[in-house]
Amino acid sequence: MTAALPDAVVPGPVLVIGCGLIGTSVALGLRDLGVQVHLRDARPSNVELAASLGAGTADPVEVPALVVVAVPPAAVVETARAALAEFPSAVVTDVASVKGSVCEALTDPRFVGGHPMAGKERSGPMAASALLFEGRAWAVVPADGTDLGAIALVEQVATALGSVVRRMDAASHDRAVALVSHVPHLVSALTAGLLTQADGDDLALAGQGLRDVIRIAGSDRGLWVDIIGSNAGQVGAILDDLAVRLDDLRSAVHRADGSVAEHLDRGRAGVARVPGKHGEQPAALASVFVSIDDTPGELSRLFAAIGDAGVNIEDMRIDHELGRLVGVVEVVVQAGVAEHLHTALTERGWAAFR
Ligand SMILES: NC(=O)C1=CN([C@@H]2O[C@H](COP(=O)(O)OP(=O)(O)OC[C@H]3O[C@@H](n4cnc5c(N)ncnc54)[C@H](O)[C@@H]3O)[C@@H](O)[C@H]2O)C=CC1
Ligand SMILES: O=C(O)C(=O)Cc1ccc(O)cc1
Repeated sequence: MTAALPDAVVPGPVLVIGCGLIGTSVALGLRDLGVQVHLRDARPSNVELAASLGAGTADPVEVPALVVVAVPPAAVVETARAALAEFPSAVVTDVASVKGSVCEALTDPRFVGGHPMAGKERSGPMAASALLFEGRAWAVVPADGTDLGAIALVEQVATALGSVVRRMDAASHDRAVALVSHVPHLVSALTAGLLTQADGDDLALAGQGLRDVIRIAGSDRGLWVDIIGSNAGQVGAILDDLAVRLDDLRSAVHRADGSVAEHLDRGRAGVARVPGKHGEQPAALASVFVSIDDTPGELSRLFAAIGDAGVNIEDMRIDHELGRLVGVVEVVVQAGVAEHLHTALTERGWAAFR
């Protein structure tokens, strides 16, 4: 039996083509909003998996209001073009990480380029989540001749999925994502690549800082070869700049005269410029660290204690100590309540420290 869905806040039916991480996440989010969703994928097993997760139906759709093309970047133009022809009244949008080549090739007024700035280092429907887009930017990239109703529908869907819409042109988008996504990805991969030379014992010292830097390096190789290849001009220009800075940093380290501080200061200034969720300036946050036994139920006890203390968790990370059944939970909270949380947890018997 299918659970009753709430009244839809966006018109359907919606056809999602490409039931991987992003397509299935869009589908799950739309289903939660009561939208009728149909699924299609070159791999029937991915449609089956997505449907079994509750993302929609594999049944064919006759007249979709919207088609969301969520296939790898290299397949977007062909897939969107075919969808525009097959469904002559539908708005068609995509989610590809690079927009220049896509928007140049697809000049139909019913096509609106899109790119949710949310994802994971895992691919496929099993990694999908209805909440993936919550609080994330969603770039909407119309062209001069794009139908205004089509733009409004795509922005309505992105907003309904919890995203904050950023309307921009394709060139600005590709320049921006080269800086905030594509080059950081390559730097993460380079850093992670260094670890292949490491002695196993050295890696036993790895902590959360390393994991933060290398997480995205675990992403799908094929997808990223595609993304970097599609945005090679913008990515290459930033790498040229980075190469000069790396050379300068290298000299500073060899001189050991303290001038490495200039690079560290510039890094701190860059961190401070990144907005928080919903595009606000970053709130002043602080961490409280709590040592926990790595046993079932321990985390939920900790969350309950934080709730009892009346504190909202902004973010959290768990750092397991290798070879020991304990872990350290970093609880990130508004700076103004960190001391209160520290005291409250200590009073309740937790090993908390700042
Ligand atoms: N992975 C991420 O974190 C993000 C990815 N994107 C973009 O989303 C799109 C999809 O990426 P993911 O969901 O991560 O990939 P994925 O590998 O999880 O899913 C892609 C799906 O498309 C299917 N597919 C491939 N070629 C097809 C074709 N010609 N027709 C129909 N289905 C086809 C595959 O079978 C697979 O199910 C890409 O364009 C990517 O640039 C956007 C934001 C974040
Ligand atoms: O995993 C993460 O944190 C990401 O930032 C994922 C991501 C990958 C590709 C995109 O085009 C947008 C976002």
